[in-house]
Order: sequence, then C-alpha cells, then structure tokens
Amino acid sequence: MTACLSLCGVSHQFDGVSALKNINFSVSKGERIALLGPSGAGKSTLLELLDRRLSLGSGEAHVLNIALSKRQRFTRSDRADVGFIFQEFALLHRLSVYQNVMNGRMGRTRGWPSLWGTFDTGDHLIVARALSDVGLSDFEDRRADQLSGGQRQRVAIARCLAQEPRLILADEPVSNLDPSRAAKVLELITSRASDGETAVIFSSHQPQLAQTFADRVIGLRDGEIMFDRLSAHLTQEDITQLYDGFRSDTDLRLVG
Ligand SMILES: Nc1ncnc2c1ncn2[C@@H]1O[C@H](COP(=O)(O)OP(=O)(O)OP(=O)(O)O)[C@@H](O)[C@H]1O
Repeated sequence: MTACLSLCGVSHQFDGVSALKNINFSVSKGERIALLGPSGAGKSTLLELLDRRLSLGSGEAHVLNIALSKRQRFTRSDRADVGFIFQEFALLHRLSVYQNVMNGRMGRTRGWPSLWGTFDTGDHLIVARALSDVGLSDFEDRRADQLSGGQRQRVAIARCLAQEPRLILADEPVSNLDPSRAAKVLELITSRASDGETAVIFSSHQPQLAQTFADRVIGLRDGEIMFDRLSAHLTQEDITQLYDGFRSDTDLRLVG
C-alpha cells in the first residue's frame, strides 16, 4: 500500500510540557486509524501536528508527500487535501448550516468564485449530499448557533466531507452524539477510506467504536505510543493498561 503519512522520532513540547515523545508510525492510503488514550495523552496534539497547525518540534514527518518542517508553508490545494473535524466544531455561528458546509468547498474552488463565494452546480450537489449523509437536509437554512451540540457536530462533519480531503483527521468526532447516531456517523466518516486513496485518523474515548471502525488502533499515554495494533488483535489487557488499570464491563468491553 502507498504511504499517506509517516512520522519518525517526532516530539512536541508546549512550554516545557512534553505532549508527544518519540512518535513513530506510518499510515497507508485507504487505512482507518483510531487513536485511544486518557485525557491529556497527546491525541489532539498529534492530530493538530498532522494538520500542520502545530509546527514540528523534532523528528521527521511526511504528510501526503510533503515534509513537515519548523517553517512550513502550504498551498491552498495542499491545505484542502487535509480535512479536520474539530473537537469544538469551529463553525461560523451567524452563518447557516448550508453556508458552513459550503465553506468546506472553499479550498477546492479557484479564482473569483472563491473570492465572491459563488459556487458551481457540482459544489452545491456535493454540499447537499454531505448534509443528507449526516441527516441535516431539513436544517440547511438554520443558523449554526440555533442548533444542538450534536447537530453542530454533524455540520462540522458534513463540512469536512464536502471538502473531499485525501486525509481526514477527526478529533473525537462523535463525542456529542447518541450511540446510534455515533455509530452511523463514524461509519460515514471511515467509509471514505474504502476508495483506497483516503486515509482516516480519528480519536475516541470509546474502545468499542475504535475497534469497530478502525483497521488499526494506536494507544497513546503521556505522549508516548503504548501500542499500535490491528483492531482484530486488540486485547482487553491493552485497554486496561492504557487507562491505568481501569476496567469496566460496560465501557471497555471489546467487540466479539
Ligand atoms: N496549547 C497548549 N499549551 C500548553 N500545553 C498544552 C497545550 N495543548 C495541550 N497541552 C498539553 O499537552 C498534553 C497533551 O494534550 P492533548 O490535548 O493533546 O491531549 P488529548 O489526549 O487530546 O486529551 P483529551 O482526551 O482530554 O482531549 C496535555 O498535558 C496538555 O495539558
């Protein structure tokens, strides 16, 4: 399989706090990866680094054939190739649901249309499809600040899907959704990898969802990788150790 990204000896510090320590892994095109780990483990930091919003501290990293560096500059199309689903959704509250999702098309439109916010029929079809996929077609005219938390999260997901990225990075993308909707939405996000070209990395606090919707699960704790396993090989012991000996028959029961 062709590499989508690779990290070698990557570390990141925030004012003396080691958020990531000597991270090594690679992801192929078409792979679905789940990041698990307790609060503060470094999951968001890792996703933000891959999104190129944090500059590389030390080590080597390549994302979609571009080497990350301390002084990184990316073209509009490079940016559009990576889609990020934010933990806090990052919506424009005064804009409608439709306009927020259409913002996902900005990086895919060149010249005047993107300056004036005029989009072609293809863009409108893609936005309508993304809204339908997340079950929000009936809400397209509603202002983003008039939605529930779960609905906002689905708008953020639709915006990312409308962007048609080659790498989807999702920071706890279903944390605000009810269990049935969470499974459907994770299915939707991770199904983008079935084209064999798009890779998906999502973080979660739910081992069952991670195991169900990812090919591989990476466990992070205190900024370090504790395990990197095929989902089928994940054990209850991996999970118990990752969460500091915490064992729950309901939350941490693995599939099968
Ligand atoms: N902007 C920042 N400035 C200073 N420290 C930070 C900053 N962002 C994160 N950290 C620290 O880096 C470490 C990793 O944080 P990170 O947000 O990546 O964890 P996480 O695994 O995503 O946690 P959660 O599951 O709670 O979202 C933590 O110790 C956190 O306090």
